Amino acid sequence: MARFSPQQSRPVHATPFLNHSTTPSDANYDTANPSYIRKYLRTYGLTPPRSESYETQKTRCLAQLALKNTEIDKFQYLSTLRKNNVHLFYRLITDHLRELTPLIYTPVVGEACQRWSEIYQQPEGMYLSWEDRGNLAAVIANWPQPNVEITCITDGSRILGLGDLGINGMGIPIGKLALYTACAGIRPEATLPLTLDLGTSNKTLREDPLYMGSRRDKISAEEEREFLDELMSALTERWPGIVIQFEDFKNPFPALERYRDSYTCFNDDIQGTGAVILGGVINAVKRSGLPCKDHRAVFLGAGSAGVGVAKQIVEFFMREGMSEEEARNCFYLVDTKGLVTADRGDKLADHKVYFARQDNQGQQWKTLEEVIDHVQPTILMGLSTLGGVFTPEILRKMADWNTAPIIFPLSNPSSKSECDYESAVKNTDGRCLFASGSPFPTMSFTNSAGETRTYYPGQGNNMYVFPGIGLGSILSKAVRVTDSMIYASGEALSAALTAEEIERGLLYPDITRIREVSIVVTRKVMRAAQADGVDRETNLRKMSDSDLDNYIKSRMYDPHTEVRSLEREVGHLLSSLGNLSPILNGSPTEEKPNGSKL
Ligand SMILES: NC(=O)C1=CN([C@@H]2O[C@H](COP(=O)(O)OP(=O)(O)OC[C@H]3O[C@@H](n4cnc5c(N)ncnc54)[C@H](O)[C@@H]3O)[C@@H](O)[C@H]2O)C=CC1
Ligand SMILES: CC(=O)C(=O)O
Ligand SMILES: [Mg+2]
Repeated sequence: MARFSPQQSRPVHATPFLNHSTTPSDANYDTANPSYIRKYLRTYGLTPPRSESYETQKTRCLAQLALKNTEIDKFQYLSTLRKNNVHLFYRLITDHLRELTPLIYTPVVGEACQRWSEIYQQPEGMYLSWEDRGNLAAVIANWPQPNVEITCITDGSRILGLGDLGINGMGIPIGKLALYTACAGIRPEATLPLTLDLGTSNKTLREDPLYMGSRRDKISAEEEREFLDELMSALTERWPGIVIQFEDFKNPFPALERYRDSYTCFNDDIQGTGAVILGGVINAVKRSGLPCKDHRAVFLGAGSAGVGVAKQIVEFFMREGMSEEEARNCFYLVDTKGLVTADRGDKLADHKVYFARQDNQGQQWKTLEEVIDHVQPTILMGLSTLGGVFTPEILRKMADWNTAPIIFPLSNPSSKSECDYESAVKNTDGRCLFASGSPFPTMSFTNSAGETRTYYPGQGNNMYVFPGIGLGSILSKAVRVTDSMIYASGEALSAALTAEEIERGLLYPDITRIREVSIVVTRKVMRAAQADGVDRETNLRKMSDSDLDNYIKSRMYDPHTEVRSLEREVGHLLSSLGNLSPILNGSPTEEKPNGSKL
């Protein structure tokens, strides 16, 4: 197979070891680089003369972003920024997580995926086709970054709640990995977005002249297994310690079962979602005032996320003293055919069998309304892809039955959310304990007692845990991702709330604190790996928690210190060569971080 290197089409970097870019981003052209760095990199003269402070760069970027009229324009702007100046991109994202995360992740990434083949501009990840089978290792060898630590793989067959988008799903691995970097400091060049082109069941896409994937129907489950077997082995052959995250597969259970004991892998939709909702539910149950045994949970959606979440909460209830049978009996899962029961008459998919009700005495409940009237739940979860299905009437019933109803419409993007925050607050008189998959704005509301206050929605999105699961697995060099590591991530998240956040009624930490929360999640994941004996970095076992936190922090990429560390790196190199003077002859137009001249 011909070897193709995307780098060949770009200016050659003077010093490959200083190439901190994620393919194919050009950090070497950062306008913050002082002139001696530019001279060293031989980029001097290729960017405008002034060496800028971050404040200046940020002002320009935010002004340019404000000029964009649509969310897709903003998404495109940020993608281009990441390509042109990866460190600046991450400086902006980490400083403006609340405002910018929705533009690079849910909800805007949903529209970007729907229109991927229309808005495509540049390579940002790897595409592997069914036709490449037998040669996957050779194609993977083309990835220009030598030290990949983590990959996020999708086959695009269930992108958020938007259905099968084929290779247009690439926005998801790119967006998720951007959050690994922004939220947990995994170096950008150590991430590999990977999209499998295994056909699509989406006829409209197959007939779209702009669609950039194969125009074949989806391959069979058996063919997919054959392909994934080769892929897993090719990935680990090139990068033996790689952490592999599966994302947005239509039926991800078989792959998880097949690979979980032999590779360092996890499924974000089953396990990451399970853990993040566990974190929110632990806090919501505490806040509800009811013991676990008195909760009844109706789940609309019995797919990967629904079952993944329900299983984590069963585990929580058991750790709180219930038997497995008692815990499982608190759950009522609903799919397209109604309440999942053992005698419903259809063949249940394997992953639903565990939750199939046996106590229905032949009776079946076909609709969500029927099920909730029957169960009168304390907890209502939406993982169904059905926007708006938690109607005002259903929400009012939840408020009638409960002092503090737990209502989590978790489907993404926002258009698929089972209800919005405003509706949940208004129809429960402000009493709901709420989290949604995509962000909603805070709101002011006056309840029936005449009290006006600000209400803060929670964002129950796996973005709160997958960065820490990934970083914890990388740093502990875990051979597997165990159930305890997953549970630990959710439990750590629940404990990460500050007193002030609890006071504000939050179920999840403020998103602006996500990097510090990721350190704690990472530590707990590493401790669980150590307890399970799956860590290969065994010298970390001896460290105290605070030393381990410091170690984790020291290993996290910080885009704000990148230019400084580059300066140090080049400074050391040049002083050891003894030829600093000609190169350190800086330009007179340099600007220090505070704006003063150098
Ligand atoms: N908040 C978060 O962090 C996450 C949210 N999700 C969201 O959860 C949703 C579901 O994801 P998966 O479980 O992976 O998908 P899935 O396709 O495995 O499951 C969807 C489930 O919804 C049910 N469903 C669909 N239409 C229905 C209808 N008309 N009536 C009743 N049930 C219906 C299906 O029967 C199935 O059980 C997606 O929108 C996804 O974006 C998924 C992962 C993480
Ligand atoms: C957040 C996520 O993983 C999903 O909606 O699929
Ligand atoms: Mg997902």
